[in-house]
Amino acid sequence: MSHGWGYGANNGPEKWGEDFPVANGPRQSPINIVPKEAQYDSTLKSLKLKYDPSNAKGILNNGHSFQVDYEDDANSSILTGGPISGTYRLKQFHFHWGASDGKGSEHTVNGIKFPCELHLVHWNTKYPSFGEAASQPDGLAVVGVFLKIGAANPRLQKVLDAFDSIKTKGKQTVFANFDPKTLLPGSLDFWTYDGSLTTPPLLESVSWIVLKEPISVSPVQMARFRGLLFTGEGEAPCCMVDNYRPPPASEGPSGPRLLQ
Ligand SMILES: O=C(O)Cc1ccc(OCc2ccccc2)cc1
Ligand SMILES: [Zn+2]
Repeated sequence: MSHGWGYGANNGPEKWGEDFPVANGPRQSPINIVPKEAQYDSTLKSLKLKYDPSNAKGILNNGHSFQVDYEDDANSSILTGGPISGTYRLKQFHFHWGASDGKGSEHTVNGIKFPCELHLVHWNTKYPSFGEAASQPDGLAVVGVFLKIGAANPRLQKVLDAFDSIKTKGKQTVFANFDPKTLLPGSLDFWTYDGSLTTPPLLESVSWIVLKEPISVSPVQMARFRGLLFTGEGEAPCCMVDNYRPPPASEGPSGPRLLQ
């Protein structure tokens, strides 16, 4: 895959293994979550998220998704508890979504796809930086939140309103004073398993924490996600849609343990 990875027929998830052999590794994400197969683990703690809205820096179209980046030089926006030990710092959050409301999430539940999935990416402060942590088996913790079609979600408005400024690949703009906690559902109940990045380099360094309760998004709001472009200014426009890696066709006999 000489050209960069993406989500198209020639550079999409089926081709990633050519440049990133770990794509066929033992703890790849996403997975299909089968709630009745999840084992309850009473040793798991409740999730604790403490975010400082002033850590928000900017919003960027990176050509694969858009991400909101956070200041991570102090323990001011952190994740603790749940399945992890120690303190993980928020680095960024981003989304994955489909070309239509029937697909878009990366994790599925009983084979069901949601139209969109939010990922809040945190790194383990026992390592000196995100880049260092990203190559360690306990380096990252990503909180996944499903978005389900329903009423318009006012908490998404500030993100949506920034889209006109980041329509094309490489564009970014200031994004200040945003508390990602406002994007979380009422319940922090979760499923958790050890997995990987869902985009290249597909590193097997992620403790996944997928919240059971979705948040809402309206069809009109989803249409605005689909107005972003994979392509840069001046290139033939290609809508940013279907930027999700599907779970493997079928779970092996020893599917990952899902807890709680
Ligand atoms: O999709 C997800 O949430 C997993 C994921 C999390 C972080 C992420 O950061 C990009 C990146 C990570 C490590 C090295 C280079 C680039 C890439 C993917
Ligand atoms: Zn993601």
